[in-house]
Amino acid sequence: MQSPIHVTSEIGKLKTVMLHRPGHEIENVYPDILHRMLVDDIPYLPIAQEEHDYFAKTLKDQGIEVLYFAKLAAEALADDQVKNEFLEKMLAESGHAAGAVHDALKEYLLSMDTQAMVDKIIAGVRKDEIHTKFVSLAEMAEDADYPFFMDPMPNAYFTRDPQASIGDGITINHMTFKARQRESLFTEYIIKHNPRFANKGVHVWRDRYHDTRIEGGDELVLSDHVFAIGISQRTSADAIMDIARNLFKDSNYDTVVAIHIPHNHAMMHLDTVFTMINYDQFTVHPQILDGGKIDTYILHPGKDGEVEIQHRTDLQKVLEEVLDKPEIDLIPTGNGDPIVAPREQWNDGSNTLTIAPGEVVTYDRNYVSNDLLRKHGILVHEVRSSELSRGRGGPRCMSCPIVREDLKN
Ligand SMILES: NC(=[NH2+])NCCC[C@H](N)C(=O)O
Repeated sequence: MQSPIHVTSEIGKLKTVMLHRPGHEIENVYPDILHRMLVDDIPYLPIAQEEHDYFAKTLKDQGIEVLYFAKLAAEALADDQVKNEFLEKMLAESGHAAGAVHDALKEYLLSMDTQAMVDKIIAGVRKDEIHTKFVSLAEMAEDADYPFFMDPMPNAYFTRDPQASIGDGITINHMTFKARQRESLFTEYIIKHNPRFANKGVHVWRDRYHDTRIEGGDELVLSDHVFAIGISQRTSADAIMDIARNLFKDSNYDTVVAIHIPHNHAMMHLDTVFTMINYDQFTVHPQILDGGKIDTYILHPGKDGEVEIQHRTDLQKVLEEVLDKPEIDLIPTGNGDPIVAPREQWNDGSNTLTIAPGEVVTYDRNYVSNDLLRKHGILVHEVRSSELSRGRGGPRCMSCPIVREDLKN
């Protein structure tokens, strides 16, 4: 049986992708919680939605099937028992395992139809939306000024991160910060209960019930046997060892390239500084390379289920070796200029979504990087980015490939 998930490269023709159209969660962000919500500013929702619709249309116009995360989630919860079980978990992970607030939230959420319930959970539930007679001491004494019973999920439109498709399977991620951890509970239910995915042989390479952290922005499928991953603010070395062991044991993957990037907010994931755009072409933010060097580790299966590790520093050579290419073209964000490069990287100039070999979707604002890509022979589809970019993610972050065509060679 053909798995409903099939991604054996970063660049094979994109057939099906999962997006999330930003909703009211964006309007539940206010200055006091910006930092904790992992955003630097508040997008203006109507324009963010217009921009997102334009992004979706750009993909559809290329014949790509667009699935929506919240719709898949609602479909997964069609059965009352499944919905109840999901809600209990979601409430517990939102800090309400039992008690009066739990009961009131549950009653409130169950009073809605399933799609409205899913949208509401993503948007967040304010305290003034529900009525409880009994509140806890913590609620009265410690949290009285806090407006939410359930926090909004303003990063839900970055569908790249809660999960990642690899081969015929998926990782369902234990994400780093509380602000995003509940997002992957939706993924778990989509894979287990949405008819498109349920009982269709989707291999879960790693589920979300782990202590070590991993996010999809760090996970890059370079080929049908080479997987690259960032050692970053969001993905730890221990999680990488775990996923490497699982892939080596059960899949076609025999090489994991782990790249150590700076641990900061501007470069939170590998895909904010490095993406694959063609068989032998990549974009890279020049600031992560120190004279072309960066700490890189090549992992291979060793004896008795162990993992062999080699330390390297020349990224270009590593890529030539693992992809078996005579030459790799590393295209610098912002043409390597000391001001333009960090400026365009900040607004995701390195975060390209490749929709076919040599064909990408990028933000229009990064015009220096876009012109350079064209000079290197890449076909660039630009999308609008004034509001979407305020969430600190670009076209690759906003998309989760579900099916790509296999590469011919
Ligand atoms: N794949 C990515 N680079 N995603 C970007 C996510 C941005 C989001 N504000 C976060 O901090 O989580």
